[in-house]
Amino acid sequence: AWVDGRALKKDASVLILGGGVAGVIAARTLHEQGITNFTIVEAKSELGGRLASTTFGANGKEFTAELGANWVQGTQTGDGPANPIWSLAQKYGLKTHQNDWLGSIVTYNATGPDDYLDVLNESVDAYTNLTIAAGARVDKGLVDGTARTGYSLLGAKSRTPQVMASEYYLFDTLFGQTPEESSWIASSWAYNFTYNTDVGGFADDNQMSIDPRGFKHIIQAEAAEFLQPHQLRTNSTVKTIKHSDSGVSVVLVSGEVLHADYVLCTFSLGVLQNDDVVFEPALPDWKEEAIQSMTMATYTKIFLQFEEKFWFNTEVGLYADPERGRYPLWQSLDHENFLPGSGIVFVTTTGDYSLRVESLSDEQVQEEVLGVLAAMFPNTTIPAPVAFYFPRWNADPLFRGSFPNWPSSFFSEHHENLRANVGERLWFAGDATSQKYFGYLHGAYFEGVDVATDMAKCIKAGGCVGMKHVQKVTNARPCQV
Ligand SMILES: Cc1cc2nc3c(=O)[nH]c(=O)nc-3n(C[C@H](O)[C@H](O)[C@H](O)COP(=O)(O)OP(=O)(O)OC[C@H]3O[C@@H](n4cnc5c(N)ncnc54)[C@H](O)[C@@H]3O)c2cc1C
Repeated sequence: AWVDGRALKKDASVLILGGGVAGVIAARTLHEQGITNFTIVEAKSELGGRLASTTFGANGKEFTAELGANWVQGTQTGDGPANPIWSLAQKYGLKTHQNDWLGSIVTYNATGPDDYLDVLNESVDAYTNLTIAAGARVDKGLVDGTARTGYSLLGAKSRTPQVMASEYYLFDTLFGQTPEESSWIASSWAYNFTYNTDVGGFADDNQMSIDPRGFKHIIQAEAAEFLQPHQLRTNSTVKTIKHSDSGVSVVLVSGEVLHADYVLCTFSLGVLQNDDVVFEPALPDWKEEAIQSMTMATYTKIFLQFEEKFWFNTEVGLYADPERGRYPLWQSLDHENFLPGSGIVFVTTTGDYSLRVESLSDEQVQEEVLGVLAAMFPNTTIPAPVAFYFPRWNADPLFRGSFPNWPSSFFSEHHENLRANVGERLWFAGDATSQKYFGYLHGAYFEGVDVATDMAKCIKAGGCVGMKHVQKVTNARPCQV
């Protein structure tokens, strides 16, 4: 309903682009606010986004594998603040088990078993010191740097394969990139606000979804509680988002055009950075600079299924290759706590190494990872796997990576600009727009709530300025050259 080109209060129409955690929780928030004239537009055939489970395994030996998010990271301590993903997991009886990342682990190098748990423990201390020193820098108003700068200043300089594997395990597997590529301060707060109860974090605990319905069940079940069939369009890929002061039109790849008063775009940072979706008019410079200044990292889980388990009985095996980041992290699903008897183990790569892996054929990757297993287990003849699969998150035009990471050249004002609406009509939410929990499921959840709450206020007021942004992100003091 339009009067003089402006939406009438309350019955404004909203297109929520993307049906991941942020999109579904934003829809629920609008619904709770009494705004029901919305549609979720999703390219895939189901809700969940990067909560992406699949059936994996040889005929008759199939299991549910989590290609994307796998853990509730930071759950709840006593009756302290709960990770909302953990609350959903409990609400829907999601089958999970604690994953003892540091307590149930054995270590290897390129010649076989090699006990360097003492080195790993030193890495744990180095990481803790890194986060404490970051907090002190914030208190003193000191500039950010890379996490590598932090490590070096704190004396963690050794580069043996064992040290590199340990550091990788503590750092890169959380942020999807190296310490060189990551902000010292932001990586510390993202960790602490999730895990450290002293600063409001949830719990130092990781619960792995082992639910046969898939981790995505929690968001699909939550949607089923409020979403009407006419409020969801699946199999609908967005090509163009046209926005103006008076409304929005969204053009699908099919050519169909959807009109609305407001749009909430929850596409990943990777999608926004690429040209898969076109904005008309182009996004303003302040927005584009913010989008291009954060990084979309890639995190790749490579799944192998064997006739029989021949590897470690712990939950984790850490492998120290002379090349940092080369197939370092091995996690067993064939474990009494997870999927016993499954014959499944998965190996993780991140960052540039993941991009390299994505560029290879499946056969080449399989050959490489079998070579690493042969190095880890020199006395075992490694059999051919009965099933092999890995997702190519970076190449996927619906994601263009796995989760956002915060580089040291990304400033707080960039982040405000990334989050801010463009004009009255075009809004953004997702795991990248979360300052405290970027890259986490709970970051996407909180953004779904917070941004949709702001939108609802705006809609009810019949229009608004919305969130603040700055036209130019500048240095506190000009560079003097
Ligand atoms: C490999 C991997 C491991 C991870 N591990 C964890 C973990 O253990 N714990 C954790 O907390 N987080 C983890 N994450 C991060 C977590 O999955 C994300 O933070 C969260 O799912 C992001 O939700 P979102 O709604 O912001 O975005 P998305 O889930 O990306 O939702 C956006 C939706 O938009 C759709 N879309 C994109 N382009 C278009 C288009 N053109 N037209 C229509 N629809 C489109 C997509 O299909 C998608 O459904 C992981 C992610 C990955 C990939």
